[in-house]
Amino acid sequence: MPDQPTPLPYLIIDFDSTFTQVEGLDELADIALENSPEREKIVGQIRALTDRGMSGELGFAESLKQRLALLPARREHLPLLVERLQGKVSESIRRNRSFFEQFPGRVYIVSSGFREFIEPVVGEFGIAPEFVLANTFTFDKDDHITGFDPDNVLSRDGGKIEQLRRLHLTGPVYVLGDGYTDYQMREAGLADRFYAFTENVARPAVVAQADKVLPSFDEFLYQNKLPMSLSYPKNRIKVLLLENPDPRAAELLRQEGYQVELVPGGLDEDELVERIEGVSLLGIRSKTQVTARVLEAANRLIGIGAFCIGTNQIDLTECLKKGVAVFNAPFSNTRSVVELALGEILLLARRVPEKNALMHAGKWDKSAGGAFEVRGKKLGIVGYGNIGSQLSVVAEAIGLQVFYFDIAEKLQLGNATRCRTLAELLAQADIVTLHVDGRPENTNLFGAEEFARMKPGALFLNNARGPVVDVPALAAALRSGHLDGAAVDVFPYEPKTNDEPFESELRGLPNVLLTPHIGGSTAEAQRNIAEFVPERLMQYINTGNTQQSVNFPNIQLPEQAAHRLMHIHHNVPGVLAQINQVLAAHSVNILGQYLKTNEHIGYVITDVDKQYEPALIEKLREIEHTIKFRVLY
Ligand SMILES: NC(=O)C1=CN([C@@H]2O[C@H](COP(=O)(O)OP(=O)(O)OC[C@H]3O[C@@H](n4cnc5c(N)ncnc54)[C@H](O)[C@@H]3O)[C@@H](O)[C@H]2O)C=CC1
Ligand SMILES: O=C(O)C(=O)COP(=O)(O)O
Repeated sequence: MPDQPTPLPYLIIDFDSTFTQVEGLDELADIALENSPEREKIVGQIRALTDRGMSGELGFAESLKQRLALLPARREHLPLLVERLQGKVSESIRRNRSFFEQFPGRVYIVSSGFREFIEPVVGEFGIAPEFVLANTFTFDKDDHITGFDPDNVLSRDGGKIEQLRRLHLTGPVYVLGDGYTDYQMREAGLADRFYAFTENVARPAVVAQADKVLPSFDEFLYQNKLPMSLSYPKNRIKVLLLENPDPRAAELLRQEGYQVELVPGGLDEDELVERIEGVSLLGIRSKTQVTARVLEAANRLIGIGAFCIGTNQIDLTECLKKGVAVFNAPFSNTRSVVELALGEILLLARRVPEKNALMHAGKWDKSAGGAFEVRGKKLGIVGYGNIGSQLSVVAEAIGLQVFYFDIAEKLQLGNATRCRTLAELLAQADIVTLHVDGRPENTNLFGAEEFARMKPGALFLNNARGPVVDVPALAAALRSGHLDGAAVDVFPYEPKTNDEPFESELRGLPNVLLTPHIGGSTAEAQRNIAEFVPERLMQYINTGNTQQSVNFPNIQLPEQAAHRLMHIHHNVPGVLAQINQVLAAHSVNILGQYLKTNEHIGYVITDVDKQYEPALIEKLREIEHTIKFRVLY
């Protein structure tokens, strides 16, 4: 929480595209021309004039005159405009409404827009009419807007400068705005600082002149240690997204206000160590290895999003010890893998990979040799989790008899038969497909011995994880003719980018379908993942909710009542007691408390009354065994 508020300087805030997300006159034109066939054309012309005026390209008075000349607006349109603008107040201004209410008399709206629509919008934030300095419309006897009051200083070039001068403010003055005319008040020496407000629009010519750039009003409040509605400005949260998740992921995270950086392809350990400093959220897919060394360098990391199912590439225990919550998308690409596996089974059974290669080489090899229907054949599924069990249902629908083996007790679906051992499954299956996870114990789960146990002429599929299969042993089983074909999507080593060549003993073998780890790479799956994972990460940041985290104790929290203190600590006895002692010593009223632990960490969430001394936070941070501590309000 910020320390005691410093005395607030005078704030001169622009209205159009700063206080609100839009330009008032553009919106008025849109309303006034609602039923006109010329609407798009005229609104476009007005917008272009606004832009030219704002960037300093066209004199302000000229831009205003030309815009009003194009505008067929009437008095009756103004209430509609006000209603529209009230719904378009900038997000960060809206959420900090109580700040404006707290400091009446310190905030001026100085705008070349019009009092008729500004006053009612800012009035809702406790800004009184005498603190609104803006133009006024002129009307004819039929209530058409005819122009602006030329005696108003704000209608002239340099109007804001003159207006500010006339205010005779004593003490520091800060200007916040998106336009060149806002900067000019600073240039004229009337303001101490100019903050370019870029939440809605960033004009390079204006940004270049700024003392500071504000992606949000939260950032202004944070920098100046003023009371704010968020515990931390979202624009300070840096997100690093690797391996090309669907663009929707970056879009959602940016919409939330985070700074998002994209790195196509993966990064190796050294590269990631270099890039991870200052990053709060890391997004990866199956390739990026998040090792203890990477986590050591991750000085601000709060959460990791695996934009896939598997999380074996992440050192989950080390993440816990560092208080980093990991989330994945456990079901978003399940169906895609199932469909790929089914297609592969059908194609291998008909020797399509081999026939296809021959055709491309100009050879016509029509024969039924080695081709069979899958109806009535035995499919052995190793790993009956989300993918294995869904494949079971779909495979039965086309007449396969399903057998499965899983080390965990699993609900048997449809007519599937459970095998007690892997050997039992291997002895009878015509097709064996792997859907186990990539835990270290599964490395080389399939080697020479397992292939030898498979029926002669059987087919083999690996769409799970590369290291689960001893590839030279598989290649040998295929070369010897013991296996009739294989489909492999995952490899112990996978190229880092599409530019790196692919090496494998499996290359060139007949009836072997090789795919570049695309089991989950469909438009549907990638889009689902790109919505699911950011949602989990944002919920964790905004509420502390760890539901569906793969490493943190799962806590589904009720809606936050007041301030929420989130304490992550090593799981040793007595930490909760210490937290409560500190709270009691500061006479803090606890509204709710939630604790969950696992082998390594304890996660305590305490909702407290808003009344507490800032020193309390320091005391909570200092508790021994604390890993991370955050406050939400
Ligand atoms: N090729 C691709 O693009 C994709 C690959 N995958 C991989 O598929 C794997 C499976 O995914 P889900 O079904 O969603 O995971 P899941 O966690 O729901 O299922 C894995 C199942 O394997 C079982 N298992 C683990 N080790 C075993 C062993 N040695 N023997 C028998 N059973 C064992 C587990 O008990 C669990 O039931 C993922 O871990 C991931 O590595 C997932 C999505 C896409
Ligand atoms: O979801 C998984 O576990 C996968 O293997 C898919 O990985 P990818 O997102 O394609 O790198």
